[in-house]
This record gives sequence, structure tokens and C-alpha cells, in this order.
Amino acid sequence: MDEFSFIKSIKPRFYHHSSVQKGIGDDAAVFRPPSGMDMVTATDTMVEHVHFRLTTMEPYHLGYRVLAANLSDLAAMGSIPVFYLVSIVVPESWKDKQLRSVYNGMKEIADQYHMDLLGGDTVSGDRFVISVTVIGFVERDKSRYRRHARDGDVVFVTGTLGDSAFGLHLLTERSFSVEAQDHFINRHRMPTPRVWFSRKLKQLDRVCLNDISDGISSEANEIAEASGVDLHIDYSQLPMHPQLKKLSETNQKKFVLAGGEDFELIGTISEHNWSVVEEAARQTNTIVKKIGFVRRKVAAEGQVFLYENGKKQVLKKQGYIHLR
Ligand SMILES: Nc1ncnc2c1ncn2[C@@H]1O[C@H](COP(=O)(O)OP(=O)(O)O)[C@@H](O)[C@H]1O
Ligand SMILES: Cc1ncc(C[n+]2csc(CCOP(=O)(O)OP(=O)(O)O)c2C)c(N)n1
Ligand SMILES: [Mg+2]
Ligand SMILES: [Mg+2]
Ligand SMILES: [Mg+2]
Repeated sequence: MDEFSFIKSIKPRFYHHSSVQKGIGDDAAVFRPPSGMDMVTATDTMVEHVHFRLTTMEPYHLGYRVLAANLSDLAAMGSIPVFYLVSIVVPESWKDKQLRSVYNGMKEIADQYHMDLLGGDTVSGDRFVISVTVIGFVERDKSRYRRHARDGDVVFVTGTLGDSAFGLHLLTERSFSVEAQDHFINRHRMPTPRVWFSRKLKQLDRVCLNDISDGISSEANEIAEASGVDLHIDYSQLPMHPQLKKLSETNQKKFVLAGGEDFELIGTISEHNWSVVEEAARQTNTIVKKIGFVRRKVAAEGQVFLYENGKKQVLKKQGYIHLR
């Protein structure tokens, strides 16, 4: 199938959002943003051999996951997902069926949020790359910035940490005898962006949120830097699957602190508003756990301190870093 018939085949038959004036099929897409809302946009790319291998992911998972990663950024801003655009680089060896599966994976998660595919770009190249851009809306001035942490806040995190990286480890090491292995593999291939949880916080004036793509050590530091505060985190409070508790200390820390790709949220909020977080978690079936608190910074830059067995140490950014 050539580029043009492929584009025809993925063109949506209808749009969920009547604000779409022009979707796929012109030089660009056009939509009318609702009044009283701010527009939020993010983009994330997945590259073969960097973010996935076809030995550990089906094309369907690839599509699901790249959109989930983008939705996670919209969740971290407190926004409602609305539109997405997709650019692909496709090697000649790829079959039509594989490409279609990628789009089916994206559609699976897009439909959960009534998102419309508005456009993209198709080119051939020597390895598979997929880049997704998402567009969302958020009530004016209610975006959840990394700079919103304040002295006295509690620090919380959703879900459990390290599951995705442990899932990838099981897939690449082919060590398939671990209890609950399907849980870990599924968390790696089809992560859940915490969109509904973050939307339930919309009544609050201030919430600081960041999504965990690189590992909590990295994202906690991003909050500390952006807010100019210190985050104090208790290692024993970090939520983890019982299976991860059985690992050696070094391995456990590698997955939990620096594993990344969990697409959970780390946030801070005033102690006074904690009950709203608990209620949001209950209503959306999300696990949420307090893991520490925010204090005024003690050095020129905000830092993260990790407490473990009575010892306090600086927690540096460790997650996944490109262009090293
Ligand atoms: N190549 C780039 N050109 C322009 N902006 C970029 C580029 N890469 C990242 N950014 C911007 O830098 C910020 C941090 O990006 P990133 O660390 O990828 O965030 P996230 O982990 O949430 O995806 C974002 O505002 C993102 O849009
Ligand atoms: C084959 C393979 N190797 C390694 C990883 C692990 N990995 C790749 S990129 C990454 C970090 C997240 O990706 P990035 O592009 O930094 O996302 P962003 O922070 O922009 O959301 C991790 C943990 C993987 N998923 N697959
Ligand atoms: Mg990014
Ligand atoms: Mg992010
Ligand atoms: Mg990253």
C-alpha cells in the first residue's frame, strides 16, 4: 500500500469533537478552541531500538504506548485530551498489517478518551520512528506546573514504581518464571496515563504535577528545580509491587528510582487539600500514596533528599538521559 492509500485508510469516518473544521485531508487541520479554556500541547517520539524492539513489543503495543506516553504529559498538566497527530518513519520491511496494528493500538486508547486523529505525516526510512503530538484543553489558569510546589506541601505519587522497567527486564532477559510477570509486562506495554485522576483535582487552585517517564529521581528533581524548593522523600514509603520488594537492594533501587516509563504522576499539594487527592483517587480507582514533604531549599538550587534507615542523602537525577 502506498502513502496515499494508507492515509485514506486511517482517515476517521467521523470526529467525536464538533469543533473540528478540517481533519485529515488538507494541508493542515483546523479546529475551534472552546472559550474559557487554555490549549495544552505535548509531543513524544518512540524510536526502534531506543524505546522499543519488535522482539519485546507488538506493533499494536507500540501504538498504544506512544499515545499513552503523550496522554501522560496531558494528565501531568491537568488537561482533557482532545486531539492527536501522528508522524511515522516506516522501513520498507514493514508489512501493511503491522502498520495497521500500530494505528489500532493508538485508536484503542484514543477511543477511551474520545480523542480525534487530526493529521500527521508518513515517510519511509531505515528504522521505525513514531512521533505523536497531542492537544488538550484545561480550564484557564488551571495548568499543573512543575513550579507549583510550596514549602509545607505533601509529596505524593500514583500507582507503583518500577513495574514498567521490571517488565522490560523480564522481556529482554527472558526470565519468565516470576510471579505476576504478566502484570509487569502489561505495565510496560500498555501503561495507564492518570488522566481521570488529575482531572478530579480540577477544583483545586494549585497542584504541582509531573509525570514519571525517566524515573522518579529525575522527575522529583525537575519539581525541586522548577519550584526552588527541597523535596524530602522517604524510601520506605515509595509504593512498589510485592515482587519488587524481593529484589536485591541495588536492583530494586534501579527499577524504583530510575526505571522510568511508569507514566505515573508525582505531585505536591498543601496538606490541607490532601483529602481532595484521596477522594480523586477513590473515585478513579487510582492508588495514591504520600511519600514525603516539601521544605524551603537549603542550597542555591532546589534538591531532593532521600531518607532511608535513618540516613539522609541527596537523590540525584538518575533516569534515562538521551544525548549522553
Ligand atoms: N527538541 C526539542 N525542541 C524543543 N523543545 C523540546 C525539545 N525536546 C524537549 N523539549 C521541551 O523540553 C521540555 C522537557 O521535555 P522532556 O524532558 O522530554 O519532558 P517530558 O519528560 O515531560 O516528555 C518540554 O517543554 C519539551 O517540549
Ligand atoms: C529497547 C528499550 N531499551 C530501553 C528502554 C528504556 N527507556 C528508553 S527511553 C526511556 C525514558 C523515557 O523516554 P523519553 O524519550 O526520555 O521520554 P520523555 O521523558 O520525553 O517522556 C527509557 C526508560 C526501552 N523502553 N526499550
Ligand atoms: Mg518528552
Ligand atoms: Mg512529562
Ligand atoms: Mg525523558
